[in-house]
Amino acid sequence: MPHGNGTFGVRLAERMRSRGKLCVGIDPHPALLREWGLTDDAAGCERFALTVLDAVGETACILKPQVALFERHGSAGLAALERLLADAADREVLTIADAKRGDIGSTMAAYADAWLRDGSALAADAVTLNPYLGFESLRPALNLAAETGRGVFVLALTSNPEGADIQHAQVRDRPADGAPGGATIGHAVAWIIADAAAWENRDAVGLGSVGLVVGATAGAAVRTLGLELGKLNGPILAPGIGAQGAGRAEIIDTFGGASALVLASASRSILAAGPDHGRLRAAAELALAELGN
Ligand SMILES: O=c1ccn([C@@H]2O[C@H](COP(=O)(O)O)[C@@H](O)[C@H]2O)c(=O)[nH]1
Repeated sequence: MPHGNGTFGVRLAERMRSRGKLCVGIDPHPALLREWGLTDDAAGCERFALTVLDAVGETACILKPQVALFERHGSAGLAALERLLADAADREVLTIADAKRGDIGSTMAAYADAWLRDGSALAADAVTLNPYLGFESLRPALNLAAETGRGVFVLALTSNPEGADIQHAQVRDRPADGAPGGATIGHAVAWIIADAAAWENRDAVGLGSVGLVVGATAGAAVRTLGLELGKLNGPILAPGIGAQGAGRAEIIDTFGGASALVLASASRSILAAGPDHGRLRAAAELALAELGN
């Protein structure tokens, strides 16, 4: 089991209340490793990740290691990520593995096993998922997360400008009774993803464990596409803070009344303050204060 009692949503909501709503990304980019005086290899990534954990593990609401930046070092990189996840769990620091997994159902079950199964070396408190093989293709991960008290964050409106090509497209939709798989014309792809995630949280007691990823840079698209984020009853992971240009004004503009559900996520803008622990912590505290979170 992940540490702590109850569902991921309930544990996360408690952290959001007690610590504020900042997610700090652990992205060991080659340039940052160099600036920190570390080698661009698995050992460098591990030192980098454990430094972030030491420095801001008790300040941030949750940490989000970027899996790709560990994976580029092969099995040794993934072993470094495993040690970070284990250390974080020992210290009761919540983690989201930013792996953006998505595949046909039978393969999805294997990804779910890796990131969400009790006893898996890569298990995190939550994982990011890519629904663009169809929301229902994520079912094995949705089921296993529910079984093991973990969470998922499903990509809806990503923070990169290219995402609009697919996510803003208008397609067929589910019927009015809410059951998936219908054929009524007229909503954007991102709306359908957001609606399906809200459906997953329909019976949640407290905050649901099926979250969405909506970039803090999404701005007016949330309104134009009619996303009803206030109805999600789950957390919204909002990357795009700092290095991608978003701040408090963009969070308010993008999320409006749903801002209470938003976990603002920043990586490079905080990591640039390292490797000094005090400066990293101060950067996280400043981000929290600037976001009014
Ligand atoms: O829509 C998305 C989804 C995920 N990300 C990830 O968040 C961080 C952002 O890093 P910064 O340094 O704060 O820009 C990175 O790991 C992305 O892969 C995102 O940016 N947008």
